[in-house]
Amino acid sequence: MTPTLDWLAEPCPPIDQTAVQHALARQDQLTKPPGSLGRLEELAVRLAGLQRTATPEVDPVRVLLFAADHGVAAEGVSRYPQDVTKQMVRNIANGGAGVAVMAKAVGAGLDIIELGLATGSEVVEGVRSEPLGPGSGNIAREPAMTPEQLARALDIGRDAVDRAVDAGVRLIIGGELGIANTTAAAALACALLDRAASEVVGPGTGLDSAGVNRKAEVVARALALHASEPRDPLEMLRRLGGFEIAALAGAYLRAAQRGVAMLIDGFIVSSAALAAVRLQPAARDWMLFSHRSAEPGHRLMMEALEADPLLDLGFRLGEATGACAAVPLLRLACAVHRDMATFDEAGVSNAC
Ligand SMILES: Cc1cc2ncn([C@H]3O[C@H](COP(=O)(O)O)[C@@H](O)[C@H]3O)c2cc1C
Ligand SMILES: O=C(O)c1cccnc1
Repeated sequence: MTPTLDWLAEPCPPIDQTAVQHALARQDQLTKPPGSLGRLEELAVRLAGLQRTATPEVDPVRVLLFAADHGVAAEGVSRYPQDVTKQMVRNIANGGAGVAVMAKAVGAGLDIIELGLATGSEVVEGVRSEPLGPGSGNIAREPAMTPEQLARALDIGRDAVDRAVDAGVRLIIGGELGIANTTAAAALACALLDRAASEVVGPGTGLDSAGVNRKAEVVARALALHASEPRDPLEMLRRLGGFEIAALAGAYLRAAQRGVAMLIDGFIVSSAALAAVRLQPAARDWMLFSHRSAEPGHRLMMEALEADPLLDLGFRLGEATGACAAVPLLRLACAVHRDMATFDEAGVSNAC
């Protein structure tokens, strides 16, 4: 039976403006010239509003990493072979992948959810396997997903967030893995933003300029094949996305519905965040953005989401590594907000 999509319409709670006003007032009483801790101050105020509290906290943090293969890999759009997806799932579970090392280093939990691999799923300790097929369809020739697969993928994302929030998680991070998923993400972003393939497609794992041109042609073919009227974000996600991208869209929407802050990583997950915001604009309030991806099309997605990511470190790995790198900044923001002395408490003279 196809799961119902009714839950997608459940409302997202608003930010607590009273908590925002109190947090702003406290920031101005702390022993520093107002605004001198810049975006750390903004982060604390934002988290206070999201968490409806005077003392926001980000811990526990959990990374939800969704992995899946993509049929469009057959078009030669990645520098790496498709087998890498499965090999990297093992590497993440074994603690050797970038996200595994970084999540551990910053004290974030890591849930690995596999939604379908080209050579079949396998039992790997520490990996939750929920295969929807051997990967999504080749978007240059067919839709990425059937309606049933889309609904299941959205539900898998929702359920991962529900498990995390029920366990007390205060900050949700989405991560992805899937060879060729920068092609799917670019195609989805083009459709959602009404942009041409050449404006959004980039090198991904490291294509040369001839490779980027070929990839843009593949995306242009996919866009021509799947042009949909009316412009429905769910249908764009089904036709042009992928299992892990749809799960991420479901996860982001659910985090907003549950009133939990999320930290958005790089290029691929941003296409899912954009889809979630197109489904429910109020979901945007619950999103923080970790870093600017070196993948050129990321900039257009950030502009559309009115996002100004915290870091710009030349990252282009995905997996949630950029978001892990930003976690200590969020912790610092909360520590400063909670623990700095006020002018009164410290006996320091405020401005004349
Ligand atoms: C070893 C390795 C580890 C990765 N970890 C994330 N990605 C990233 O690169 C892939 C997308 O790029 P493209 O569309 O060019 O294939 C995804 O797996 C993404 O998570 C990786 C890629 C590789 C090769
Ligand atoms: O920014 C990302 O998420 C990204 C960019 C290139 C390849 N994989 C991931």
